[in-house]
Amino acid sequence: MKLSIGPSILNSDLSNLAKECQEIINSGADFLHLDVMDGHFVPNLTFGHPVVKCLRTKLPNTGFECHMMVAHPEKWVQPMAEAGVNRYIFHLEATNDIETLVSKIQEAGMKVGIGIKPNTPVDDVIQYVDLCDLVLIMTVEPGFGGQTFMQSMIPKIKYIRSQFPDVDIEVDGGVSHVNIGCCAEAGANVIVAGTAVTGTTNKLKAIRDLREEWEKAI
Ligand SMILES: O=C(CO)[C@@H](O)[C@H](O)COP(=O)(O)O
Ligand SMILES: [Fe+2]
Repeated sequence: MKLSIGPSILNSDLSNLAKECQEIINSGADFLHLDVMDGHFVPNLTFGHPVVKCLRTKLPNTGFECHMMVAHPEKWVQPMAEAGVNRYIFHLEATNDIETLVSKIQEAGMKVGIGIKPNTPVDDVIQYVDLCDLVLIMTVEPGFGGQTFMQSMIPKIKYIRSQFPDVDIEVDGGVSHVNIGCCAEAGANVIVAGTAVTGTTNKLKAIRDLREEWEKAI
């Protein structure tokens, strides 16, 4: 499967967000991973659709995916679609009506991603994978960038890939050139890297290193 790299902008210079995003794209990223947090589903607060809408005016052709770490993901589907989001990733743990939410996201014209936190068993999401375009495996406890990659999440990736050869599997949290190889071996093909990209002055090299390590491993 083709590798797609979408840096998280969570730990970038939020006072210069459009410039930071443009630099990330110019450095070879495939899309942007926008971490939306509401202070309820996770103990942190970031930004919402108004910021996404402004970013869209500055980056009209860039892929935007929103990682919705929010307690009511159904509430923000339409505003995010109108703001220009391409892929809407909600958390399994944040809704009790997956099918309705998936339909709402699709009717709004966005691709669908479903995410699970580290403590959520992979068996809880398996029944919904067929409904979605992407499965997000969190390799840190959601809420903050710069945390340590949880190697113990690798079996989840392997299991989903063994059941679904064609679905996009995304890994998010603590990914760097050091551990992207084991994500690749396990079957992940969509990589979120936050601090590994935004925490360096040489973003071009950081993204190139990620690609090289992924290629070596597959
Ligand atoms: O969703 C999250 C955190 O909750 C992630 O998208 C992180 O923001 C990725 O940043 P790094 O862990 O790669 O620094
Ligand atoms: Fe994220």
